[in-house]
Amino acid sequence: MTILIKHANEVITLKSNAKGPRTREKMREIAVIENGSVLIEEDRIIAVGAFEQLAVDFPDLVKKADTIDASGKIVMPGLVDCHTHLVHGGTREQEFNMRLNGSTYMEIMNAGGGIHATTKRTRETSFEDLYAKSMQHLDVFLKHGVTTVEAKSGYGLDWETEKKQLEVAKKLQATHDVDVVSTFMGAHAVPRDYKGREDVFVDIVIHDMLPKVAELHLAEFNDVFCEKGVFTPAQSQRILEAGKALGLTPKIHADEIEPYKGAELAAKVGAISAEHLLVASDEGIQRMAEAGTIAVLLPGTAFFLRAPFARGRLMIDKGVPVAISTDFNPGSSPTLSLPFIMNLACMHMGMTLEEVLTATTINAAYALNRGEQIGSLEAEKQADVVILDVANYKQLQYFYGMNHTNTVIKNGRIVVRDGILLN
Ligand SMILES: N=CN[C@@H](CCC(=O)O)C(=O)O
Ligand SMILES: [Zn+2]
Repeated sequence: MTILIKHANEVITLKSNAKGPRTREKMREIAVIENGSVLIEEDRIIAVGAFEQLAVDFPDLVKKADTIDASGKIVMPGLVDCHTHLVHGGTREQEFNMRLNGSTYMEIMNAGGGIHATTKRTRETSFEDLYAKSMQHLDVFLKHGVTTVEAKSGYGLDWETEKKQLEVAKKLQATHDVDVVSTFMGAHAVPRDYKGREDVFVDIVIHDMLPKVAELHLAEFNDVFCEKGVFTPAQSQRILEAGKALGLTPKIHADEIEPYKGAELAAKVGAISAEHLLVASDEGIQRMAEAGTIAVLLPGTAFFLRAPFARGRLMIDKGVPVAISTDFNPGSSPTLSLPFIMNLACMHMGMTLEEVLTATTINAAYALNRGEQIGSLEAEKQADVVILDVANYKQLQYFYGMNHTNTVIKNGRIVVRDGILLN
């Protein structure tokens, strides 16, 4: 199939000569083409530019293309949601109510709720039901312009259920239009029956689960919740190094609730990203900048937990590449709206409109090791493209709390038209 998107008010290309994730002022260079067009053939972008130029350079393709008139609209790369807990059983609205009445996230978790509650529900839920539920979630992501999603396990905390979650993610990747990238997170919490024997559980993750994840090719990344009362920096380091030796790239939930030198650890182990970072130290931010560790910031979690927001502005100014994600999960961020999260990043983390676009496209793609394939509109890249019903990119955050997605093209195929999901 050949598609020509014609005469968009703005095409936000995110094209750059810079290699790797964008930092500092490069995060504000989003390379806008006014009155721009995009030519797509099969699953690839052929060219981006003025229609007149494309007609000269690719006359045959332009002639045979199905044309989409994007005048009055903007075009940008499909959004990349690089941190989610997509596959899980149940919901936790009763805990939300408890928090509104004064309980804290960690109190609820230590009393057997939180991650433990979802672990129980995920263990009880069948593969088929987890798959069906996650398919629906991916549909909603797609309708919001998200074309790639990371999915973490970590609501099993036993091999049987971790494997079930990872296999659901694998089937989602094979069957849903959204690309699903898998992360193993067996060290998401210490199971209740290992209380006081935390190192025994760490050994199970290292010696039992991780080798099976690698052998069965069930994940690309290995993540750990490094937090006071969950896994210590030393335990986290052991788990991440063990994964690395098996070919799994480290990620880390770091400095979310209490400062715990998680950012420093991320830099030390060469993690591709450190995620959350609400209370990351100055030293940790400096180390991340030096190591090139991507900060995956999750403002929805700060919003929903009524916690302080991560210091996104400072991180960018210090040279840390920043990505933004929903953290979709049933406890601390039950939203599938990445556009809303982008707005929070502007309003509460001091990020600019341009930085937020970079953080949810090219930098998020790099946080999933896919920066060379997706995240910008450039010749040869995968044709993941979104058309939005706004006159310019500044309106995306100005008209906040709304879904402006009009059309989504995934791998060169139109999958959402006029906001409606096509089958
Ligand atoms: N903080 C740890 N993990 C998830 C929350 C999991 C849950 O509460 O179910 C997060 O990234 O926010
Ligand atoms: Zn998370």
